[in-house]
Amino acid sequence: MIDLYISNLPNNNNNNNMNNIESYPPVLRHLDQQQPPPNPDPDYKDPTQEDPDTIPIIDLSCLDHDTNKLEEACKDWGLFRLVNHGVPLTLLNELQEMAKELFSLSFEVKEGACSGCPVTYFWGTPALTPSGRTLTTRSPQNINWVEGFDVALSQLPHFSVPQLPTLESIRLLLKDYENHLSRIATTLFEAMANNLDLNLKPSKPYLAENTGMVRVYRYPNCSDANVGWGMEAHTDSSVLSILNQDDEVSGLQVLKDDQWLTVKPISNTLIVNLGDMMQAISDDRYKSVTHRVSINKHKERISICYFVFPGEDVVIESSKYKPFTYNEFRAQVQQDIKALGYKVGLARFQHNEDS
Ligand SMILES: O=C(O)CCC(=O)C(=O)O
Ligand SMILES: [Fe+2]
Repeated sequence: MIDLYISNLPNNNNNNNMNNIESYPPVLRHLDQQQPPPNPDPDYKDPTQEDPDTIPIIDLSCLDHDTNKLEEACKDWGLFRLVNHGVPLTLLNELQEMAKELFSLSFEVKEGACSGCPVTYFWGTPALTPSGRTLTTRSPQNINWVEGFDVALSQLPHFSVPQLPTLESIRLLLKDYENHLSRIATTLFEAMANNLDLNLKPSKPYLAENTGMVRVYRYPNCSDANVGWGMEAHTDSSVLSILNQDDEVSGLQVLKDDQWLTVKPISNTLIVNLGDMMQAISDDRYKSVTHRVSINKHKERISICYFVFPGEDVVIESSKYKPFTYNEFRAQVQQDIKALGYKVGLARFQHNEDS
């Protein structure tokens, strides 16, 4: 068998090359990445661009008129494409560009830069251990083919990273981004709560803006189908997740009526996912959508995902689930992933669950 997983390779590429092998975490290094990209054509078009796009589209600027559309998207899909969201296109693009620059730094620089600051660098699996430390015990076949940075947005004003100017630039962009994304999340959540006739008390922040976090991902390209997934099939634990995905490279797939559909990259649109907390808050009327990320053969993919959660100790009450807090949910997810290797999720809190 060919040993596909290599480390300590000489650096044949310059630092501007996105395929710079030294920028990858050793567990994600693959012989492929030493080769010139197989498709250097600047006019390369992602094949999924030809597919029809069936994902529901919600216009944030006329949400009041579109309540039925929003309701259907939340019930039938648990995911929609958001247009007229009010985030400047320049900001979306700048974040993508900065993220590319950040990931192209060497693995050691990225790993070292985050020690002692509230940004976490991870690779392989964001769910199990944000630091990626336990990955050596997992075989290459069951790691997620991804690296990323975790940023707790409430911490943005309290740190700076002058030793890594690219991270510092992203930090500044994220301050601006946070304002837009929390505005969008609040507007959407209020419209959903309205549709669901939830009589929310202000003392119960089911969507707590100060819990917002951003994950910036890079999914390396790889032509070897055996490496698995960029991210395995999962549901998000959040109330809402809002994704700014790469304009050119597809990867996100959503499960709809037992079929996997690709969520096409379309410039200036955001993808909104409903997470487990939204499903519980809605008493299962809305759906926490199952999704996954495939690995592109030719090009690596960047995505920037914003997540927002309930206040940690807010009790979520519904007829379908035992009362629980987000803190309890998160602890249970971590425990299941460690013990079983996967997330059980909301089923753990169903009334008929024995534990
Ligand atoms: O990168 C993506 O397209 C999706 C990421 C995702 O599903 C997640 O972070 O939970
Ligand atoms: Fe997700």
